[in-house]
Amino acid sequence: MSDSSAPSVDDVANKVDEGALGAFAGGVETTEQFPLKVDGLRKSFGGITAVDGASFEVEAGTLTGLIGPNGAGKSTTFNLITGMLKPDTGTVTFNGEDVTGLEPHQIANRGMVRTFQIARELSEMTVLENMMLAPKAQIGEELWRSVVPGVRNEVREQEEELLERVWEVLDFFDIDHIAHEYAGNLSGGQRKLLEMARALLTDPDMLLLDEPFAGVNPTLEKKLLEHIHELREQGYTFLLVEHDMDLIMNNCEHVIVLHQGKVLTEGTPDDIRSNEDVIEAYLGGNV
Ligand SMILES: Nc1ncnc2c1ncn2[C@@H]1O[C@H](COP(=O)(O)OP(=O)(O)OP(=O)(O)O)[C@@H](O)[C@H]1O
Repeated sequence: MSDSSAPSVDDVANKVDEGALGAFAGGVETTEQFPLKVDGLRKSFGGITAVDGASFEVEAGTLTGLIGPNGAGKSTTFNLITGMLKPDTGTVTFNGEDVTGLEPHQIANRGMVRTFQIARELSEMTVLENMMLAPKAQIGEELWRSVVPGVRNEVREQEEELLERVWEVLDFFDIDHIAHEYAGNLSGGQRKLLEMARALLTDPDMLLLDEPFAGVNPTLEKKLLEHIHELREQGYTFLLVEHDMDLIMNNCEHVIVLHQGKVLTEGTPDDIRSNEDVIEAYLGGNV
């Protein structure tokens, strides 16, 4: 007897196609001027309020920086936006849809992904293997488990397409020559490129980068920045947390400053540089 709730061959093929295998560099489909809207986000851990009513919007096709002194709530905000943590109150809207409280893979499946450090177990796999696993990790296992024997051929076809796309992305990031290297043997900078390549493979509209330049040598940093700018020009939207202030000021067109879990101010790098409240927040926050 057939189960009417089971996904059909077409459902599976379409889902795989939408979620994991969209055309690389085929343009970004965002129609919203501000694809990410964060409204009144609040999160406490015991007696500590890490995020205290933060509200901001990120404009499509921009490289927006999220800065703030140590403990300002940047990482917690990232975790709330990407579903790693659930907010106590407040909402996260992505491309016009309320995504508050969704699981990370559900959010990734809607086009907003963050980079992840390569986990220890993945260090024992090659760059190529890491890439082949990326969509599965980002969009969720259930999609792949839902594949029934009747659609095996289509899955094989999809995997071939995925492999083709993997090589395209590896080539874009200039890491195709190390495809068969173990991820654990890569330099800090090469790992960062791989992390971004993995995120890009899911064909997102928006990427959230947490300290993408930490431990990266100046040559690779320059390369990584060039890739980010190139993708931004293609229409991708970036939200970036980075401690290196010069890097933020020289590369982001918009900067949001968090302080004590709230948005202290936002504006162009020039606005932020000359803002007295920002200077005071940083001096008081021992950065
Ligand atoms: N899981 C947790 N349990 C308890 N307190 C936490 C937790 N996560 C964050 N905090 C606290 O919340 C506050 C904000 O932390 P968060 O890491 O979000 O700030 P940050 O701006 O990313 O800081 P940094 O620049 O130092 O990385 C800090 O006081 C931190 O100690």
